[in-house]
Amino acid sequence: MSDLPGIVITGASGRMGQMLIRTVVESKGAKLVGAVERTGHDWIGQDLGVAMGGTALGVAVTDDPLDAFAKAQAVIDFTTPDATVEFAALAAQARAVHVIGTTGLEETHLEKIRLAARHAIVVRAGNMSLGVNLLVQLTKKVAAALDEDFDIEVIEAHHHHKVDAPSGTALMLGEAAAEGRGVHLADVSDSGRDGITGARKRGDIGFSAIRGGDIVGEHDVMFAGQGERIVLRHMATDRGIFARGALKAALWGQGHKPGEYDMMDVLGLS
Ligand SMILES: NC(=O)c1ccc[n+]([C@@H]2O[C@H](COP(=O)([O-])OP(=O)(O)OC[C@H]3O[C@@H](n4cnc5c(N)ncnc54)[C@H](O)[C@@H]3O)[C@@H](O)[C@H]2O)c1
Ligand SMILES: O=C(O)C1=N[C@H](C(=O)O)CCC1
Repeated sequence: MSDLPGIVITGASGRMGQMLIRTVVESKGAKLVGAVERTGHDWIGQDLGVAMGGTALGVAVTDDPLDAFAKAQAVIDFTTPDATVEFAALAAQARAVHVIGTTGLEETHLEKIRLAARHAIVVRAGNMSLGVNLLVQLTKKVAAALDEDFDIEVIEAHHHHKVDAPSGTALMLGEAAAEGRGVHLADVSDSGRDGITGARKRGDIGFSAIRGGDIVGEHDVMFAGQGERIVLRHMATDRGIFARGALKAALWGQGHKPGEYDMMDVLGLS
C-alpha cells in the first residue's frame, strides 16, 4: 500500500472525468481510489479501466459517493451543479479536499458550497488551467489601465455539448475586468443580446457565446476603443490542462485550513 494521497473522481465517464482518471493514474504523486457515476449509469459496478475500454484498474465504479469519499484524501468533481452541492456536503463529512471544476453554479449552489467550506477545504475555479488564470490577472491589469472609452467584450467558444453560458471562464474574466475597473460585474454585465437591444451602454461588460463541434475552450477579452482594439486570448486544445490543474489543487489542498480557495491560491498568483 502506498501512502500517496488517494483521489476519487466523480462523473467518471464524462469528458473531464475520463481525462482526470488518466491524469491521476499516470501521476507519481497521487493514487486513484474511487470513481463515482450517477445512479442508473451503465458503468456502475464495472471495473473502471474495463469500462473505459482498457485494462482493469482494480477500482469499481460506484453510485455511493460517501463510501468512496471515506477512503480518499481528495475528491475531484467536474459534474453538474446539483451533484456538486451534494458532493460538497459529503466530502466535508469524509474530511476530503473537494476540488470543484463544475460550472453553471447559481447563488443557491454557491451558498451551500460556502456552508460546506466552513468545515472542509474546497478549491473551486471555473477554469483550472495555468494559462487562463494568468489571463485573468492580465485582464484585471488592462481593465485598470483603460477607462470606459474602451468597451470590454468577452467572447467564448466551446463544443456543442456544453450546457451553460456564459462559460465559467468567461465569468472569471468578466469579474476580473469589473474588478480592474472598480465596479460590480452584476451592475454592468450584458449577455444574451438578441433583437432591438438599443445601443451599447458605456461601461457595460458584454458576453458572447459560440457553441460548435469539438472546440475545447477559447476565450477572448476585447478592449475596443476608437481606432484601436486590444485582444487578450487563451485557446485550450487539450482537456489535460484542466485535469493537471485540478490534480495540483487536490495535492495543494492537503494540510490547508478549511475554507474556500481558488486556482490563484494554488498557483501562487493571488
Ligand atoms: N473548471 C474547469 O477547468 C473546467 C474544465 C472543463 C469542464 N468544466 C466543467 O466541468 C463540468 C463537466 O464537464 P464535462 O464536459 O466533463 O461534462 P460531461 O457531461 O461529459 O460529464 C459530466 C459527468 O457527470 C456525471 N454526473 C452527473 N450527475 C452525477 C451524479 N449525481 N453523480 C455522479 N456523476 C454524475 C454524468 O453522468 C457525466 O458522466 C461542466 O460544468 C464543465 O463546464 C470545468
Ligand atoms: O468544456 C467545458 O464545459 C469547459 N468548461 C469550463 C468553462 O465553463 O469555462 C472551462 C473550459 C471548458
